[in-house]
Amino acid sequence: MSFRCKISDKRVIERPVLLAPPASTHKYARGSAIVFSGPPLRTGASRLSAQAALTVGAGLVTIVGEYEALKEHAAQVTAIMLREVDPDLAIIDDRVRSALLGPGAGISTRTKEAVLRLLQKGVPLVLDADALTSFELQPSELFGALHDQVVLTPHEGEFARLFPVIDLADRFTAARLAAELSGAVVLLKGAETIVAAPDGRLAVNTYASPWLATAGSGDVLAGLVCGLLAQGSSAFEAACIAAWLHGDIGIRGGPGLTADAMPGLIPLVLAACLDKG
Ligand SMILES: NC(=O)C1=CN([C@@H]2O[C@H](COP(=O)(O)OP(=O)(O)OC[C@H]3O[C@@H](n4cnc5c(N)ncnc54)[C@H](OP(=O)(O)O)[C@@H]3O)[C@@H](O)[C@H]2O)[C@@H](O)CC1
Ligand SMILES: Nc1ncnc2c1ncn2[C@@H]1O[C@H](COP(=O)(O)OP(=O)(O)O)[C@@H](O)[C@H]1O
Repeated sequence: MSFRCKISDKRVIERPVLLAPPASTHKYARGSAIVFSGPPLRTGASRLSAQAALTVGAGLVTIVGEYEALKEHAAQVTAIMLREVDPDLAIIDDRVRSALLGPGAGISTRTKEAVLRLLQKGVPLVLDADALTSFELQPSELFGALHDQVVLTPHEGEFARLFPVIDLADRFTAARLAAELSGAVVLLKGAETIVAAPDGRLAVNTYASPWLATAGSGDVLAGLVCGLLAQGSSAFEAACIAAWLHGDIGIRGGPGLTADAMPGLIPLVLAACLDKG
């Protein structure tokens, strides 16, 4: 595992420690991640996620989608690989260590079916944005298929759609109940980000900045979680570490920060976490 997660006695997430890869590493050893694209003209969100996943240290990141969407990505990315999606998801082979679905995916039956197919693969998975909202009418269908290496990353709007029975007045309790109910790790976004695991673990990230409130910021966060899962972090630790790293991006970025600029700040954030010992 590349990162050591640190959480204080008061459940506050602290600066993680980044361990440099061993000299003998190779890109597959660092972890391969898959990010699902949105349809044509909705590809930006998944691209932000993929850039974050690669920069946070996954050895390879592949954007998977329909041909017309990949043409848009091809005009924008170089290090990130592109593959056409196949109905059986054979793309998720033994070497793939994590996947992300939801940013820009569209709220639809098609997205729901893609989520359920992906969950059957058992790969560590981040479900964000439209992958959550697509289950608004039948959340139990999602909960019945989740496993404990899944991270759900709702903002409060998405949370209320997926967990209408849970009161958001106390966000700690809300996140804890949502993790229990769903059986997945829940990362509840906001000025304070709460991370809850189905086994009762709970942590909060307070190290952040309101400059993070900008379109696509959550897509970057989801990509960070996916990139950390690819490197072997558990779902709970990946969510906690990503929340802290994202907060540091916001603090370093400050005024004028946009989601496009966020992946470019990740190397600075990582350098400050690097174990020099
Ligand atoms: N560059 C790109 O390509 C980008 C693409 N993106 C993609 O766009 C898609 C839609 O995602 P989305 O998050 O914009 O809208 P969605 O969740 O459908 O509804 C929003 C409604 O929810 C409510 N709401 C309540 N609390 C809230 C909160 N804390 N934060 C935010 N909203 C909150 C609020 O309702 P209100 O409270 O105002 O009644 C609001 O009107 C998705 O696929 C995403 O990946 C974006 O990531 C941007 C960059
Ligand atoms: N006031 C704030 N202070 C700190 N972080 C914030 C604040 N508002 C939003 N954020 C962070 O910005 C991100 C916004 O994500 P999200 O709402 O999903 O946006 P998008 O869908 O545009 O990517 C989340 O990680 C959230 O925690």
